[in-house]
Amino acid sequence: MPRPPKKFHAHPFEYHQELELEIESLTNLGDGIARVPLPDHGEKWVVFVPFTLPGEKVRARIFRNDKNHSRADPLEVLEPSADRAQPGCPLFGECGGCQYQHLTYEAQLAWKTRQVGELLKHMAGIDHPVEPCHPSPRIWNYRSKITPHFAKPRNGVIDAIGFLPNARRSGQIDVPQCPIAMEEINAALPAVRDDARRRAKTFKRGATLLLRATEGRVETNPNAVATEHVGELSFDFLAGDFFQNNPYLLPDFTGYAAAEARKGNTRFLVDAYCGSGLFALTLAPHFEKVAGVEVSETSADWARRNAQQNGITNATFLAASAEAIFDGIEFPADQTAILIDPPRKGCSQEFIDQLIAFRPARVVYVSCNPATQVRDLALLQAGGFQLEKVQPFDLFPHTRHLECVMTLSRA
Ligand SMILES: C[S@@+](CC[C@H](N)C(=O)[O-])C[C@H]1O[C@@H](n2cnc3c(N)ncnc32)[C@H](O)[C@@H]1O
Repeated sequence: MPRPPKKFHAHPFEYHQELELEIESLTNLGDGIARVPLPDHGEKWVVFVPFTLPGEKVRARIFRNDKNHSRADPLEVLEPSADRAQPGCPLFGECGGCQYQHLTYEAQLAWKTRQVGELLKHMAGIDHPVEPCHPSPRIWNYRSKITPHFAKPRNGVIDAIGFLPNARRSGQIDVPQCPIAMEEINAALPAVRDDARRRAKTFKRGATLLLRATEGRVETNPNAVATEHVGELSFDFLAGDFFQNNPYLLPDFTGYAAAEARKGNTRFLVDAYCGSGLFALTLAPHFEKVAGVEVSETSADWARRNAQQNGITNATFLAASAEAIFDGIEFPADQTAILIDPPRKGCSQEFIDQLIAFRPARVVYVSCNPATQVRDLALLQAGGFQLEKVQPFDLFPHTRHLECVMTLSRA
């Protein structure tokens, strides 16, 4: 056995001890979970093994014991799952970007659906059906933006340019091509990487590069204007600013939000955390009036311009923190739907309190972080809303990331 690292805690397994494990389930991070009986331990001991699948028998090698679980590297799949797939990227397993390329796409969708249901149950005690995760029309070459980075050049030389490695390894993974990014991004990537290497001496520290696909070409300047088309509408925004980065799914995604927001014959829409106006403007034709609110002044400004360039006249935008929208809102609450699409940290307590006090007919809560979404959902339920429908969308195939739309109505 090799010498363990200095801080290795040798209980219950030795360093590099090999085990045959049966994988029962997956964690939210996509690691396989096995449970091992120990002689003097009441409950079974949990061992996490990345890149393994439920139902598989694997040989794995321990590299860490924590307080109530251990971690192991997979060595060999002895009995593969029927859901196992051939990864589409040679860097899969090393690169931290994707977690599920070894899982068939159908199984990825089923797992994401189940995961939302489990989060609802375990975090908020809510037993609610979850609609099957809506697939992405494209599962490769779908990402419209990537941001590879590199560490501080050493002696004027840049080492790896790419993404963070998976949790086990340290440093940076060199990513010459990324098969989940659009074709035009992969076509531009070699030249962008070469250019950074040529300018290595000008970087005093590490840096992040931007490749944003826009209308068939790639923009690398974060302050340049990028354009995206969603159905009939076109959206301009700064290349470095937020825009949903799987454009292939956006017509279905916004169409679903529109149908959910319109139920109960609502006539007015508030789009909170509206960015450059994606939901406000795609939903505007379904409503008499729409009001958006967005903390970034430049994004709110783009939302106004996007309304104008698409000939939409029933939408106004406020540049302020989301809760400010409730200050002078003139829409009758019982005919208003509020769509929320906050950043990963979810809504502020202030926003939730004011939303509850406003008593809108419906809430359509869109989120890329189901953990904070479920936390906020519990607050909304306590505030008199009831959960109607839970619909995940697979904006991020092959990755562990989850996008979910939860619809609530006044109880
Ligand atoms: C997940 S993005 C959604 C943007 C938009 N709905 C879309 O789909 O393009 C979240 C947005 O919330 C904005 N934001 C963050 N904190 C905010 C706050 N306190 N009030 C209003 N907007 C905020 C961010 O600038 C960002 O544009």
